[in-house]
Amino acid sequence: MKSQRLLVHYLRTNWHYYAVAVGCTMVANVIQSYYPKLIGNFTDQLKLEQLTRDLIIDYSLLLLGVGLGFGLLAGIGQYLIMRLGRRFEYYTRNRLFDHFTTLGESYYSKNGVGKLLSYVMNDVTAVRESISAGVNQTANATMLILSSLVMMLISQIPPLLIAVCMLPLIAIPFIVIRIGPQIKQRSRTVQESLGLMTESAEEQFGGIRVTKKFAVEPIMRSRFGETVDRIRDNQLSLVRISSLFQAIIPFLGAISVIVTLAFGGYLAIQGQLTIGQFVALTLYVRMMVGPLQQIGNVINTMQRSRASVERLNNLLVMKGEIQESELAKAVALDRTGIRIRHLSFTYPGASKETLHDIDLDIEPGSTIGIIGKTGSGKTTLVKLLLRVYDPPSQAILFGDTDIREMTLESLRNQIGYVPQDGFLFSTTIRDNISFFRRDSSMDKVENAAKQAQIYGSIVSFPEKFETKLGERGITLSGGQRQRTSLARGLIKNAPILILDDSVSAVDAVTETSIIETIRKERRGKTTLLIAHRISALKHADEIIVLDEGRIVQRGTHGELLTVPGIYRTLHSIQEEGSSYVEGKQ
Ligand SMILES: Nc1ncnc2c1ncn2[C@@H]1O[C@H](COP(=O)(O)OP(=O)(O)OP(=O)(O)O)[C@@H](O)[C@H]1O
Repeated sequence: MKSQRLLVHYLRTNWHYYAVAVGCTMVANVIQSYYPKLIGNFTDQLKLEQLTRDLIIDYSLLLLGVGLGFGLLAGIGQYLIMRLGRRFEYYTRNRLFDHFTTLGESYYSKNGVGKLLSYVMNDVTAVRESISAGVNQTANATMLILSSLVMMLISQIPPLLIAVCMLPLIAIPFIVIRIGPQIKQRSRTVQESLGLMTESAEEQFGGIRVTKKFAVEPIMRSRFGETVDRIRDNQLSLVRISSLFQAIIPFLGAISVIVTLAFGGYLAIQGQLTIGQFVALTLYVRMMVGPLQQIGNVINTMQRSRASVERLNNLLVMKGEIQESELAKAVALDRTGIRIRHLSFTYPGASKETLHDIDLDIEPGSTIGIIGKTGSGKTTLVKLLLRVYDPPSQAILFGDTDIREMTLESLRNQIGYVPQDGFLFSTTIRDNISFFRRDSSMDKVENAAKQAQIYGSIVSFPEKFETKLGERGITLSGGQRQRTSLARGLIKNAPILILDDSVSAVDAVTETSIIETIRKERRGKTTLLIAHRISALKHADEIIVLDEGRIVQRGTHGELLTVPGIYRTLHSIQEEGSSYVEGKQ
């Protein structure tokens, strides 16, 4: 894969802006290269006592013209190039964000938030710096060096003298070739360790409440300290090699000036070089140290950003694992049953099967309860019904249509899903509840809140539905958060509703009331209730019991109580618990 794809595309689509910018920079440098020649001519005329008042004014005006011309054009060129760099940043960040939305759950389960942030922040910035500095300084340096060489020849400075003075500078490309790859490698290590640190910081901030409750701050500090130490070591290693690189180039520049003074001074004494030519040559050699250093810098930043470009390109070609078939069709789910046939599933990269040979018919309008120990595969089944992962072909059918032949939009738009840990955004409660239906009227929002039994709590807040939630809804209790997320699922009023342990954090009385409301409101619509508590699903038309990825029992609540098995055991444990509580009251 070509690592330059992202850059090439951007440079190609903006080539005319770059052409103007580079054009301005180049002309500016041609003008600039005229300056030593002018000083040289001035020196000669001074030496020959040919200077007049008018000539001094002419030279001053010419120098002013050189200064203004260079300043103006170089300024415009630099502005355009920097602006293009910033636009690249904006364009790439948007593109990355769009791309992130196409990637599936398995990508996110393998890559932490810190790593994703590092792409969006560090890598994009590194590439932007390299193209801004790269284009600007390359145009600057090459043009200044070329036009200086031409001007020296026009000024009739002996070519041999020019060649000898330039000799020490020729070593620069070799040094760059030798040190460049090492800089690249060390820079990649730094970027990776920065990614790890951001990831670690994100996790630590996310879990800070747990850390504090368990008083394990020293452990967390030492864990974070390790990532910071790694960054310091990697950065110091990069700084060492970069500093060596940055020091050698000016040193070679200084040697050049010494050679110029020695050889040029000797020729001047011999009368083969005028004082003006000597002055101009010294100025040209001094003038070329800067551009040569710039070339070094450019190569340095290019080396550093190459790893970032590679990472961004690799990310941008990555495809989400769920791809819609070209022949995918929209299917209305309101009167459609779901058929699950011999469904077995293994997570990508996992060695063990999570679901084994699941067979289930869900009639339209029915309520199905799913119960089972933690890790038995309940959520996995739901993920497959939402096609977060691809089930095998013909294993899940909506009516007669294989889930893999449906458009993702028609599938996901018609299923309301309320996960156990419903993430709430840092916005108002109203926006959170109407998340899937942005245009929902206030009545609908309030109604959903009432169904989820959260209305009373919301109106007790001073700003009611306009109450802003902090990150992950920290102003709400666990149960309130869960019910807000439930309201968000209920407002969709979807043909199929899946509640994945969505009332686990509420008390038994509220749970009963929520379930009762849902039963009433969803009459005639399909509902899947996943729960650990039998009380939440005992009214279901059919209850299935999952154990280690298999359906081990199925039937109504009454039927399941008549046979020995997990369900009856769970029932007796939970009933005992509740009768013990009742007995205590
Ligand atoms: N992304 C994943 N990659 C690999 N294995 C996974 C992944 N997600 C879940 N699993 C595994 O699949 C099994 C079933 O998990 P699942 O979340 O479906 O259980 P569950 O019945 O919903 O549990 P709980 O009641 O605790 O929510 C578990 O062993 C879990 O470790």
